[in-house]
Amino acid sequence: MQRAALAAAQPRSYGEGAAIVCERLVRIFTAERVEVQALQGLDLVVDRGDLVALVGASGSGKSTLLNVLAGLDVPTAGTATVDGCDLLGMNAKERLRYRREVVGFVWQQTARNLLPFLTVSQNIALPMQLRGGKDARRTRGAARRYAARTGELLEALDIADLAGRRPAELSGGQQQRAAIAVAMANAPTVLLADEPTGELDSETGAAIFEAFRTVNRELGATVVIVTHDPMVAGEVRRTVAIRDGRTSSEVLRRTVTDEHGEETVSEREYVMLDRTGRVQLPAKFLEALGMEHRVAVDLAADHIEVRPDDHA
Ligand SMILES: Nc1ncnc2c1ncn2[C@@H]1O[C@H](COP(=O)(O)OP(=O)(O)OP(=O)(O)O)[C@@H](O)[C@H]1O
Repeated sequence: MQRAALAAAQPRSYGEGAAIVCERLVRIFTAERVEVQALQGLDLVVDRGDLVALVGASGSGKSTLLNVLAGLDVPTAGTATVDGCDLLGMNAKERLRYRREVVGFVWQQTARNLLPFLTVSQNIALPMQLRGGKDARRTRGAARRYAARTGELLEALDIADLAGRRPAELSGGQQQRAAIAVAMANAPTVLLADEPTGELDSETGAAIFEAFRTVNRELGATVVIVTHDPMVAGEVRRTVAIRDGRTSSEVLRRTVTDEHGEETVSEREYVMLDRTGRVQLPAKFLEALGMEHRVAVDLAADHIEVRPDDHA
């Protein structure tokens, strides 16, 4: 009993139970004997069922992070866990299973998402067949299960009428819907997308974003979307900004309904406090007040004030 009481008194460990937990993640690339630190001690927790946009300037480390989360690249140091799988400790077999069953991905280029010689429904069934292996491919029960899941995904993504077409016979938006269905075939816990609306016009982009929302809401996937698209970033509950290989700030949005049933979205900006107490203030705030180098800090009763350097 004493042990139970002690365990109950323990604080919840960092990111416990979350879908994605990255702690002090480092990825160093060496190209022509020059070292590039693409991730420099990145911390990130994404809760189960969340829909998150990752934003940041070109070269800030977004794709590097996504490749690590997709199990395609291994970080140099730190810890990264997705649905309880330790991304630094997996062997080749575990990594393959991880990529087939735990994560799904949608890339910007269609060629990376869909096989050109297969129809949409064949593309969706393929990940299930690969997962099931040779034996499952021969059984009728498995074929029926795959067909049922394919039908469910075609419906959810509103592409049932395109089931028999090949990728070249689809528009960009239809290709991305099909890509989302393929990524969701094996019901992964986490769906990752790298600039999925990058090659689409804004109206089609908005519809694709709606498809991600459907997948998040109806199929229960945790969704992480890397995007430059301010429209996408503005529509999710949580936007995480990456700067210089670290998570630097977050915007959380909440829909508030007033007494007349009128809905408004309230936004709040947060900065990440690391374990040594460092914060990175938003560049636009610093520019607005002309703050650089040294700033004055004061402790108030319930907050900390940061002001321009007032020392004469
Ligand atoms: N394989 C690699 N070898 C060497 N350097 C790399 C490699 N991959 C990425 N980098 C470097 O790591 C840094 C982060 O790159 P990354 O592609 O993650 O940025 P990004 O935020 O996704 O950029 P973008 O928005 O332009 O796609 C960059 O300086 C990049 O040049």
